[in-house]
Amino acid sequence: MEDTRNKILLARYVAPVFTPRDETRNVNYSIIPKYVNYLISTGVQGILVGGSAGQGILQPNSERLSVARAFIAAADGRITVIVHAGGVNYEDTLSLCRELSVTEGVDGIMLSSPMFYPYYTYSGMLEFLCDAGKACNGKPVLYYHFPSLTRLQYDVVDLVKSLKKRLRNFVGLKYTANDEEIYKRLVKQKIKIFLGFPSMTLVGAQTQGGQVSLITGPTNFVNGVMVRIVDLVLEGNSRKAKTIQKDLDDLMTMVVVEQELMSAMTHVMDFVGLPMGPPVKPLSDLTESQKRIMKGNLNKVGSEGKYIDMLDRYDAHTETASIYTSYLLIGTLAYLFYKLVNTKVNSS
Ligand SMILES: CC(=O)N[C@@H]([C@@H](O)[C@H](O)[C@H](O)CO)[C@@H](O)CC(=O)C(=O)O
Repeated sequence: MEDTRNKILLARYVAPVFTPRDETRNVNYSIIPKYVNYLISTGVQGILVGGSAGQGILQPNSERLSVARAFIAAADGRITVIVHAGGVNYEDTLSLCRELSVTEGVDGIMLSSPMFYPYYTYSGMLEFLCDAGKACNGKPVLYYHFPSLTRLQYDVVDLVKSLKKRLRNFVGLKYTANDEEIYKRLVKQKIKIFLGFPSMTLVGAQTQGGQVSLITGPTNFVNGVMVRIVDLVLEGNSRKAKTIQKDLDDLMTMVVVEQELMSAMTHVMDFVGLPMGPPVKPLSDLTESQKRIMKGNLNKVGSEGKYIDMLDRYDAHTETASIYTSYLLIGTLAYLFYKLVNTKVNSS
């Protein structure tokens, strides 16, 4: 547990990965290795599989597991892997937690409050989270706080205090909200905090300095920009950091252009060079006219140039080059082995 706990504590830029799909909405497993390599090339230090960007709650457990396994294989120990196990059904959630707890390569498990019925009591929710947390069998657990989706009204600082007391493997939370006061109270709890909204990057860097950690949808396509905002704050250039934060906020407003966030964000990945396909049903894909609006918006100009140029890009050449490098290495080793065997045969 200590090992994986440290991996979670150290990961600061974590991408909540999309679940890539083909045109028929089946999972597109073949793109996952390239996707993970691309994320690593942008400075991402971890991934969250099956979060809201990954649409885990809308997937059956079997698919959640197979997608998690594919990302774990692609990550190959190079980055931290957190898997979201939160769901609406108690038994399904616990069974997913149990499976993930014995899956090699899972560094942490994220749990959310069940949605749809916002009527259960605070203690009912706490019970649910503690049971699920225990089913993780000692694997580090993070809580996913996202009040605008769950519609649950409770004091998250109180919840954290209770989880700290009752769950030995609780390490922190993903704070997907923008109340700065609550965030600062959470910081005092000395737990791992991942900020979930990109608009909190600047405040996060100003509050936690080099400890600020993010899991935001756009980490998938503008991680470079977020790293830059944090670095500017660390260098003492908060003024410039503020300008770049505004560009990031404007980019997000334009990208989301009156449409469903999920389909809009996955469509941005087309401009990165890694198409993620349509979202899972019942989420709908963008219409052609929405796609045109997004393209037009991305070509507008921010403080340093076109918004489209803020996006991280997938470099297919690097990928091809590394495949060639591997072939070259295998070829060289095979040749050396052949020479060695030949020399031995000739000298005997
Ligand atoms: C619904 C959603 O995707 N929310 C994003 C936000 O970062 C979101 O992309 C952003 O606030 C949009 O501006 C993250 O909280 C997602 C996330 O971390 C996850 O997939 O679990």
